[in-house]
Amino acid sequence: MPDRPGAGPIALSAGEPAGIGPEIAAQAWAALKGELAFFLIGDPSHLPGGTPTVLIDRPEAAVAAMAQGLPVLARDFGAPRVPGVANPVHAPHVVAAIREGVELVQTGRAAALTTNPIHKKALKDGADFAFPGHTEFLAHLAGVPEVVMMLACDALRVVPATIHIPLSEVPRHLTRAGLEATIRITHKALSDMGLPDPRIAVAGLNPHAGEGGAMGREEIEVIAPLLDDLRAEGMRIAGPLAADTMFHAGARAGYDVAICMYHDQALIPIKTLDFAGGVNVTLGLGFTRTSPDHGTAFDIAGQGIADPASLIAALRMARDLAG
Ligand SMILES: NC(=O)C1=CN([C@@H]2O[C@H](COP(=O)(O)OP(=O)(O)OC[C@H]3O[C@@H](n4cnc5c(N)ncnc54)[C@H](O)[C@@H]3O)[C@@H](O)[C@H]2O)C=CC1
Ligand SMILES: NCC(=O)COP(=O)(O)O
Repeated sequence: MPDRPGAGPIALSAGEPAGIGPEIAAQAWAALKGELAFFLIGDPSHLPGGTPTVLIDRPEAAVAAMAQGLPVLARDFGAPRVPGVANPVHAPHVVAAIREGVELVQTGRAAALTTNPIHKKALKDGADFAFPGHTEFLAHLAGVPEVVMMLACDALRVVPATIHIPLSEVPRHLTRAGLEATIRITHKALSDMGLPDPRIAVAGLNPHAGEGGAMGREEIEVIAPLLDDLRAEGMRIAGPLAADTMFHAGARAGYDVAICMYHDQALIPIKTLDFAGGVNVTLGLGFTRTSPDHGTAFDIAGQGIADPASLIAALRMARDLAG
C-alpha cells in the first residue's frame, strides 16, 4: 500500500443511502485501492451487488484490507436501500456515522473524515436533525464557534461567508464580526496549507459592489471598513469587488481565494468551472474534513451513471491535508 508512512486510513461516512453515496464509494475504492486507505462507516448491504467488501472491526485494519475490497466498518441501518427514496429509518444511522467518523479522527484512529452527501431534509424529517448541513454539525461536534466552508478545485477556491440560510436573510447575517472570522480562519488555513501570504479577493453583496451606495450600502457600512483594517494589518486583500467580473480566468489569476457573501455566489462559479473536480473542505475544525462538491443526486441514484470523480478528489485532498 503506497500510503504515507504513519498516515492512518480516512473515515468515509455513509451519507444518504438513497443517494449515489454507496455506488460512488464502491467506485472510489476501485480507483484508489493502490493509492490510499479509507473505510466506509455504513451498511454493507447498501453497496451495489458484487462490490468487493472486507468487513473490518477496527479502522486500523483498513490499510491491509484495501487490496482485497472496500473496507467497511459495518453498521446496521435497519432497512434496505431504495435508490431515490429516502427512508426515515436510515436517518439516525446517517447522523451516527458522521458522529462516529468525527470521534475516530479526534481519537487519532482515522487520519481524516470524508463525508458522503446527506439529504438535509431527509435527516430533518427522519432524525429531527437540527443542523442545515455537515459544516454546522461538525462545528458543533468539534466545539468551535466558527468554521468556514471552502470549495476548491485546480482553477479556483471559494468561501461563502454565509452558508445555509435563505437569500432574504443574508444581509442580516452579514456582520463585521462574522466576516472577519471567516477571513481570518481562511487566511490561517491557507497559510497552514503552504500559502503563507494568500491573496484574498472579497466580493461585494450587491450589484456592482453597491455602486457607491446607489445599489445597497453593505459594502460601505460593513465590508469595506473591515477590509481596510485587515489591509492595515498587512493582509493582501482586494475588494469589495463586483462579483460578476471576478471569476473569469484573468481575474482568477489575481487571487488565491474568493470570499463570497452567500452560498450561490461562491458555489455557482466553482461548480460551473469544475463540477467533477471540486472538493468541499471545512476550515477551522481542528481536524481534516472533506466532501465531494455535489449532493445526493436522487435522480440518478442506483443507475450506475454517477461520476465518482469529486469523491475521489475529496479523499485525495483529505490524505494530502492530513499527511
Ligand atoms: N455535502 C453534502 O452533504 C451535500 C448535500 N447536498 C444535498 O443533496 C440533496 C440534493 O441536492 P441537489 O441540489 O439536487 O444537488 P445534487 O448535487 O445532488 O444534484 C444536482 C444535479 O447534479 C447531478 N449530479 C450530482 N452529483 C453527480 C455525480 N457525482 N455524477 C453525476 N451527476 C451528478 C444530479 O444528478 C443532479 O442532476 C439536497 O438535500 C442537498 O442539501 C447538496 C450538496 C452537498
Ligand atoms: N452546497 C454545499 C453543501 O450543501 C454542503 O454542505 P455541508 O453538508 O458540507 O455543510
